[in-house]
Amino acid sequence: MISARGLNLTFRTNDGPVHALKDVDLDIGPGEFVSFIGPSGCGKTTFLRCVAGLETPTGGTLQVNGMSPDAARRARAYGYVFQAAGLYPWRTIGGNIRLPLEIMGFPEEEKRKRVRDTLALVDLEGFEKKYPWQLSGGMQQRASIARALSFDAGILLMDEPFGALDEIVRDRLNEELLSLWARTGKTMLFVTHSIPEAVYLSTRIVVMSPRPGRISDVIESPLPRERPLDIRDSRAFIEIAHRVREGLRAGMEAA
Ligand SMILES: Nc1ncnc2c1ncn2[C@@H]1O[C@H](COP(=O)(O)OP(=O)(O)OP(=O)(O)O)[C@@H](O)[C@H]1O
Repeated sequence: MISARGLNLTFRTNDGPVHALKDVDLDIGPGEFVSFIGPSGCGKTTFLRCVAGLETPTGGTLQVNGMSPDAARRARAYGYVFQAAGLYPWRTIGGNIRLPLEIMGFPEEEKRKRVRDTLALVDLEGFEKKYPWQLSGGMQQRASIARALSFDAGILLMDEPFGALDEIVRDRLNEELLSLWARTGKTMLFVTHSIPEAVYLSTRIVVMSPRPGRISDVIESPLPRERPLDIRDSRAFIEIAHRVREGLRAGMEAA
């Protein structure tokens, strides 16, 4: 579904070139849940933005659904959840979630149903008519997830969507995201700074090293797809978390 070969991206800045991605090779199959973890500035967001066709790599090749990222973007192959919620302040929460559906021309009844369903999914029933400023930061972020889910793209790109939420809400959303993924079979690319979150959610964890961002380890999760939260106490979980931590440390030392 996503295939990167020798991907490089160097930004030209006034202070000289910034080598954000270096020789990234990665294949992601349909229905995988892949997390990206690494120190700040290692290129996780840049990789997601390349997949989304929002940045142009300076070397290598990248295919999304067998197309160029730009063609995939125009075909609305993905929903994107940013670090900041990015809701339009002049639209209600429901209006924000409706926006992509309006642009894509969904029938009225379908729009209403999808807004209702996605609001329920992120536990924001009853907030449809509120404005973003009337919601907490965490609730705004949940609304932005609902917006990305509403049009049912096959790929969901999530850039630290739960980073700003308190731990209890985050646990709940992690569980809901897994259940959503199990039900829909979407392909998930998920950036996080949290080792437990990466291990809990992923079928595969991509560990990245500091700039220039390279892949330093790719860990296949042996955990079953059905994951109650207390799986985090299991030996298998702790072992994977340990390997991620080691990968992060090795990357830092090599840099
Ligand atoms: N448009 C740009 N112009 C110049 N440099 C950029 C641009 N976008 C990103 N960078 C630089 O590229 C590097 C990678 O940035 P990126 O945001 O991908 O890192 P990240 O791993 O997502 O970081 P974080 O975990 O802090 O979100 C950083 O050094 C950043 O400053």
